[in-house]
Amino acid sequence: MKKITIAIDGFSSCGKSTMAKDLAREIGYIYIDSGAMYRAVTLYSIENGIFKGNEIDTERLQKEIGNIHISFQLNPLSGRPDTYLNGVNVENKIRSMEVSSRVSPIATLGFVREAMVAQQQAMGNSKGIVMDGRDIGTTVFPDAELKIFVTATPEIRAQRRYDELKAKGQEASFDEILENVKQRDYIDQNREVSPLRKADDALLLDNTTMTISQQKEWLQKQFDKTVKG
Ligand SMILES: Nc1ncnc2c1ncn2[C@@H]1O[C@H](COP(=O)(O)OP(=O)(O)O)[C@@H](O)[C@H]1O
Ligand SMILES: Nc1ccn([C@@H]2O[C@H](COP(=O)(O)OP(=O)(O)O)[C@@H](O)[C@H]2O)c(=O)n1
Repeated sequence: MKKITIAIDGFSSCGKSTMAKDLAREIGYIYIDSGAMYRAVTLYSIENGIFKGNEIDTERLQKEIGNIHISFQLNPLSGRPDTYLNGVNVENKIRSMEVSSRVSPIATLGFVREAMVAQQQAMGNSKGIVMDGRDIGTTVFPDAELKIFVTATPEIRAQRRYDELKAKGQEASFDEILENVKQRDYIDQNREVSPLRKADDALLLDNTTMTISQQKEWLQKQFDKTVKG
């Protein structure tokens, strides 16, 4: 069967990667978490003194962006890809609140987006890919055969992220997470370059009251419809 490109965009923490990963595994496609790439650039910036307080030394980051190599490798234990920054597994570090609170300003920078989009497009060259993020259906793969835009209430999204961090044994405050989710949504929707918005031809999914398995089933149906007509 001819392989297609699947773009899953939407608001922070609503379950995009969960459904994208599950579908990719089911149908034997490659899964790419584009948010992990912006998170890895953010971690690099934190670890290399590119943040001066809340200010970003954009001149230095621009000089160094070519030295930031991001890749993914399947973790045999979780069955899901882990993110590597310059050869080091940073999967846990990039999910911290520190990175979450600094990633959206990094993702507003045009030269960062240009570098990430070029890598994402190269990864999707031969189709058979499920990619999730904010601008996949609008900018990275505007010709994707299946586009989904996911949303849920901010409170539900914060609760999902809170539960996740707690389960991993990480310190978390629900109020802080809710604030972060709302702040990122605002920055992501209002930035100049590739702001978060639903592509005109994307299907809208509000999964506020859906379980993980219900949304998985819904997505599989959309895929079947797209490939089989
Ligand atoms: N429908 C759902 N109901 C409850 N929890 C969910 C649902 N979908 C995803 N989750 C959980 O919510 C958290 C955030 O999901 P994730 O896929 O990382 O979101 P996103 O990629 O949109 O940021 C994860 O811990 C995931 O297991
Ligand atoms: N394609 C993308 C993906 C993420 N991002 C940025 O990266 C941040 C982290 O993305 P993510 O997908 O890991 O976020 P969560 O929804 O998983 O919390 C987002 O809040 C955006 O600021 C982006 O600008 N474009």
